[in-house]
Amino acid sequence: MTHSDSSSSGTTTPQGPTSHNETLRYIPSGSGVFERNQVTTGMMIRRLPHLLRQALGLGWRIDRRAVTLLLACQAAAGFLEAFGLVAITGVLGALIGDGNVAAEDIDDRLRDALPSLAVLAAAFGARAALGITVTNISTRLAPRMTREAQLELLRAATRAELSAYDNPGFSEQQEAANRGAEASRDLLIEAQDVMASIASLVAAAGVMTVLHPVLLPLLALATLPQGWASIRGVRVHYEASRATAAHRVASNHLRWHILTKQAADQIRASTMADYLLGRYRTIGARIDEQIDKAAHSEARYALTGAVAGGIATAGVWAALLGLLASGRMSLAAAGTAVVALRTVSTSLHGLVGYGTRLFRSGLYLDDWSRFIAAAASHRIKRGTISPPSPDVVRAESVTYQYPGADKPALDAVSVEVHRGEILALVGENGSGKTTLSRLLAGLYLPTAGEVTWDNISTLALDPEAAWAHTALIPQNFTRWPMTARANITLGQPLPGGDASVLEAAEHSGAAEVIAEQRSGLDTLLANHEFGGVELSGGQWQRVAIARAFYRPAGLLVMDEPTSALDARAEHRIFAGLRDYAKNRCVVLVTHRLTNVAIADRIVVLDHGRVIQSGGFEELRAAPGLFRELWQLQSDLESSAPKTTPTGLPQQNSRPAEPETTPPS
Ligand SMILES: Nc1ncnc2c1ncn2[C@@H]1O[C@H](COP(=O)(O)OP(=O)(O)OP(=O)(O)O)[C@@H](O)[C@H]1O
Repeated sequence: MTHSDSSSSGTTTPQGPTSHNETLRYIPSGSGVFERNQVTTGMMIRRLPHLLRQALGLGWRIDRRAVTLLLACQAAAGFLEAFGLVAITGVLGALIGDGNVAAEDIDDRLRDALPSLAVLAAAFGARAALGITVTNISTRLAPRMTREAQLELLRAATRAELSAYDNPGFSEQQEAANRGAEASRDLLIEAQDVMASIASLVAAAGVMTVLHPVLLPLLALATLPQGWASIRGVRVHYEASRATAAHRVASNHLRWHILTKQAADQIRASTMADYLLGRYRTIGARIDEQIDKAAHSEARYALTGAVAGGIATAGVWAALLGLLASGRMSLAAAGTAVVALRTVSTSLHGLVGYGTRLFRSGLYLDDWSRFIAAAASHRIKRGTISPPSPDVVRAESVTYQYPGADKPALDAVSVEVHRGEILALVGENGSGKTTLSRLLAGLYLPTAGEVTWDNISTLALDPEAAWAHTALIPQNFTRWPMTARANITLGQPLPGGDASVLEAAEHSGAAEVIAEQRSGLDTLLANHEFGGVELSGGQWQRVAIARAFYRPAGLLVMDEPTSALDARAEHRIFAGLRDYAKNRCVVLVTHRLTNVAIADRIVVLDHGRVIQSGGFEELRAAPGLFRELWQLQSDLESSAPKTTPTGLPQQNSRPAEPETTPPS
């Protein structure tokens, strides 16, 4: 079996034949972690102070006391480190003095060393206690930082205009920001590790300078090769990550499709498993190739660093011995220098390791900050007029072009719907019905022209206040993992209590579904793995319609509201709709033309323009798209038995699954 894409053999599109060999590949918007400038060593070092400030700043917003305590502990730990090293000189001086230690002197020397030993023990004990305190503070603070970052992300996303989601890269940025919010907890822990390394580095370096001024430059020389090698290794790692990022996103995307429950039946029935796994392996092989190259490169840097570092360390030891032999350093001071040397090299190692991790987390946090800024630029900024329930909703010469689209989805469209009326929008796929219904509901703002509620532009309305009068049943309604009650009230219960919830459910046909569930309105409607009850597509649609019936809204927008309903359920909805519309403006989008007979006015859209409008009988009689579509549907229905056993009109049931988006 060969694993080639279906599009690879040169297919024919409506635009003509194409020979593009297209494979699944991710096209980044240029805003992700790996699409930015090349990572350089200087850039990493320069960013370190900024990242420390950023981590502490985030913590500061949550708990100032904890951050102050954290900083105080770090400073004290550094001080105690230095103090301990000085005490080591005291201990060694008392124990070995000039190096001539006679057996009978041992007791005296031990006694002399006791005070310094006590100081040493106290210093290291106190340092350990500080370490425990620091861990305790950061363990408690870190998850709260993640939550705070996530909350800010949710706030920013929910306050952005709906059209923001149509902007290329917005969803991708949101995904990256999510990762960034997760990384904020690492940022604090890594920042505190970096601070601990800096504190002990400064302490040990200070002590070494006091012991002999030449030691510190020598030490710097010894540690530089290792540090250089580590940073180069990290850079290679980043470059590899960058090179494989697009493949990894594509691989995640494909994996999501293979694993999702919605595809499970089709993968089996279409025997696609081998083909899909083959595709997955092919993408994986591209990643492996890059990773192998990077791993060899990293190993070469590590080896060079280790050899150079070894030679340089030997030099430091030789210098130390030279100082000792020439009498320019006491034996006790040399002993302390050895300990300090060890401390410095461990701290430096820690600084490079934690510093690079901090740098990486910082890149992720940048994504978070970038999304917050992007969402803020899309923040809903409209007027403050709080409208009553509308008497008339009008679109006046409305044009709407989606961000990034090359032509408008709607072009100079004018329609209106009055309270007590049902306006039906019909037309072929992609003609602009959903777009227009969203504009009427004030979810989108027109690119040109105006949508008004009682002659006030939706731009001037307070959106929250306007949406309080809006009920929307979208094509892909959300199946909230909540109780049946919350799924109908949407968290905004009316004073009527359960009686009004059940009344709405009765009208939509959801009541009989709920009555069959284990706890009635209290039943959790969620996947089994979350302890809930799973409903069928049509049962869910009844619940979604109940939401709209429950909401005290003056404008109802129904976009293919009955696509998954059985004939009896659909009949019930349309039979009750006229009564429901008595006091509301209703906008109905549907392909089922038998259902639009109920409408007061029908508007036919074609490629974003209104090509016909009028009453049902009028449009059915006039030549045009409506009559053509009507005849096509009638032909289909006339080829089927005319009535169901219940005597209701025969309908084609087209179950609609809600759209779920794979994570990138
Ligand atoms: N998010 C989007 N970004 C860019 N273009 C879009 C977007 N959503 C829809 N469009 C385009 O706008 C046009 C109108 O789409 P719309 O969803 O309003 O059509 P529709 O009449 O409701 O279609 P259907 O009957 O298939 O539901 C289509 O050409 C579509 O490709």
